[in-house]
Amino acid sequence: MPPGPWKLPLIGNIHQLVGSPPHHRLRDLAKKYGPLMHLQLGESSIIVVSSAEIAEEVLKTHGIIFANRPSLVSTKITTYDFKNIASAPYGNYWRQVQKICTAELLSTSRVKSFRSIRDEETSNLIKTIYSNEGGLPVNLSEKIFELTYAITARAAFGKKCKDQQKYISIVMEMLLIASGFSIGDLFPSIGMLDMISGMKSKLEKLHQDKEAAQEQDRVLENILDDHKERKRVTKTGQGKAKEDLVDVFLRLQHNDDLEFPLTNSIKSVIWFQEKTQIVVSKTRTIVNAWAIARDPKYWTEAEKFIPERFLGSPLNYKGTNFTYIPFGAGKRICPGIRFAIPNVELPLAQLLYHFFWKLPNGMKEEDLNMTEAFGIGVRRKNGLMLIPIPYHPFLDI
Ligand code: HEM
Repeated sequence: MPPGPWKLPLIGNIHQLVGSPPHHRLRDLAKKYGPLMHLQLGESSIIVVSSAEIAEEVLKTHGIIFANRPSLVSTKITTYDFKNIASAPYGNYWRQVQKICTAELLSTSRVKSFRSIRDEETSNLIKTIYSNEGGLPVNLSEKIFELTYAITARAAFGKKCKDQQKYISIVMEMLLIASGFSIGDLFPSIGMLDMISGMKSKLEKLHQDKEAAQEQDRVLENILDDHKERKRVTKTGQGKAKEDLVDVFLRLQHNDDLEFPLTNSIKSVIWFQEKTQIVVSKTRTIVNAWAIARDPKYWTEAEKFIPERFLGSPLNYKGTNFTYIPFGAGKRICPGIRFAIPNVELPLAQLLYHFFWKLPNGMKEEDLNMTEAFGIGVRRKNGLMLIPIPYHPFLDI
């Protein structure tokens, strides 16, 4: 095993992860123990990769060996038993679902076809911000989350579902809970610990419990029912509708040619989730892409926001430069890159074109609270509150 900090009986190195978010602690430990480090977190043996060179070895050179995902308690419950792309074991089922989603949602031509959705939703956002009365601060994080949801839902489900707010709040809660560092995941043989930590019961509440739990399932059922109803109406000649991702899955459900029946996977697949951990046998491997992207060994003024550093640079985010892998790399690289990029570029350009953004209450940039919330992905703990000052107040959007 690679080097790592001294381990306590039973808990191993868990105590060394307490205090700051795990990706920070893992970076600090790697500074001491090296870019290939071993940790024992309860019963889980974990290898942490913190350099671009070793990340390349793991994700590219030996990519097939490292292409599996850990069977986490948190993921098993929320993904209908590992049925979505992000959590499915590497193999034919994963390949099949990945192929359908790429063809129907994530390919270049499909992404181009969603242009009017992107334009419309972004322009709605700009209009809402223009109508912001009295120069009050806007919660930009919230607005961007809603916009991303709206574009994705319309592209994948044909329209925003009627349970939009519920869907967003369940996703937010999931992102917080399912970080992959639950006690239950670290001590898989001691089921009781899940209950003590509250993790499993919290997740089961969301997934099975009578009140909150069935919400996720109900929201997804509603989406499926809407589609079945639309199909019925179309069949009886009362309209014509273009197929979206959900329609395609429903149609393929009865396709005997498929190697894996899709009966139980539709809900899981449309419940998008991501994980950045991979697994080899019983040892989990974590590539700390966050630490690599801030390593002064690869970056000048590593912690500074200098977007110009990318101007004229051959560096890209597509998984070939291992110093910068925001979408991962190798076999399990994010298949949503082509879908995601225009959803970032268009709103960002519009928000900067239409408004000058001011911090509220005379705050200075250095006063901004940059505390991170740890979850499935890293993001701000508190929403970014900014005052929009229109550049073109009389513009007709
Ligand atoms: C800026 C936006 C996004 C970022 C930064 C991002 C980042 C990531 C990362 C880091 C991974 C894990 C890769 C790995 O394990 O090596 C991932 C996986 C994944 N992403 Fe994204 N993603 C984004 C948007 C999207 C979108 C819009 C979709 C779909 C609509 C999507 C679908 C997925 C799926 C299905 C996986 C799992 C792939 C697999 O396990 O085979 N992502 N993403």
